[in-house]
Amino acid sequence: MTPIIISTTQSSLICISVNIEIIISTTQSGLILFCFFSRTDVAAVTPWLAPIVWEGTFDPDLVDTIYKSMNITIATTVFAVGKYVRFLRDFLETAEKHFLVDFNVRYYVFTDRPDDVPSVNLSQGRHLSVIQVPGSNRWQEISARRMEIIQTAIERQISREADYIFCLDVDSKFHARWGAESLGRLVAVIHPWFYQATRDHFTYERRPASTAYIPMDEGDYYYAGAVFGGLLEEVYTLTKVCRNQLEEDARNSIEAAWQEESHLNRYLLYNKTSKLLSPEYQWDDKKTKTKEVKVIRFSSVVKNYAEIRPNV
Ligand SMILES: CC(=O)N[C@H]1[C@@H](OP(=O)(O)OP(=O)(O)OC[C@H]2O[C@@H](n3ccc(=O)[nH]c3=O)[C@H](O)[C@@H]2O)O[C@H](CO)[C@H](O)[C@@H]1O
Ligand SMILES: [Mn+2]
Repeated sequence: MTPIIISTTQSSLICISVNIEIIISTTQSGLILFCFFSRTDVAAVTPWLAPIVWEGTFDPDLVDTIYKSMNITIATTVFAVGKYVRFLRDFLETAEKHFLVDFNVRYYVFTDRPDDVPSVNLSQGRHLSVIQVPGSNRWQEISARRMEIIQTAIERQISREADYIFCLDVDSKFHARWGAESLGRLVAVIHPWFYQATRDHFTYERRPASTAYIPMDEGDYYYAGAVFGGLLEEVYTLTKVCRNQLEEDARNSIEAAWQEESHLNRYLLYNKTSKLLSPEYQWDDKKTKTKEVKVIRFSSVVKNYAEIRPNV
């Protein structure tokens, strides 16, 4: 919520806003009202003091202004392999309306069907590259190989073209502002189906034979594989480690419960995020909105798995 500044003078600044804590203090020169953005119904910080981004915990204009002055470019990877090309148009068109508007954004579309990539009008400062990747007859492999492909693309191209990166699922749409409040050194999103669950319900990989293994008494949050990001060098290391672990598991004929999502969860257990995005940034259209979620910014569309995936 943006405070409304109703009067400013040299010595006083008065802010009025509804539903925020207002702490009043006096100075020699007059009355100053300080506005604190706060939420008491959700945790807005992790135990290691990383912010958890919820509506009402930041000033959208201020945070955008700070990052705009840095003239940064944000890479955004999205995979559309096989029939998933059908999601690209909505993904890109809604991103143009809501995703890091007025920032330099470079989309990298990875697909086996480059001819089917829709042409979407992009605003100034925004570019799209298509990178051809092989198809597969297993969705698990398409999803998991993203780590390797992103790592390679960062090495070959993206590291020269951007400062930050987000790696997103394509079967999704943007519905509301996703701004610079999402940027940080290492960023992940809390899975919408698990943000109210206790650790024993998290669907981490529980078999010690997998390199994604997390013991029952460890783990902070259950992170969704559909959104992660951060500085290029941080995400490069993340994808490299996850790729190596996926390949080691494959050599040992084991596939983690939720493929790269399991490896992401393991990586983030030992390499803590600097910022966490609330489920506002990864909702699921199958899930009824809960009262904590004041705004849905990005969500997975409902899809027919049997029809859309190469295997079930
Ligand atoms: C509810 C559920 O089941 N969630 C799991 C499922 O998410 P999802 O159902 O979100 O997986 P998904 O089918 O969206 O696949 C992930 C992404 O891989 C790409 N893709 C996938 C298949 C394909 O044929 N073509 C293609 O391009 C595409 O960018 C897609 O968005 O699978 C993921 C795979 O690790 C995670 O484990 C999720 O937790
Ligand atoms: Mn998805």
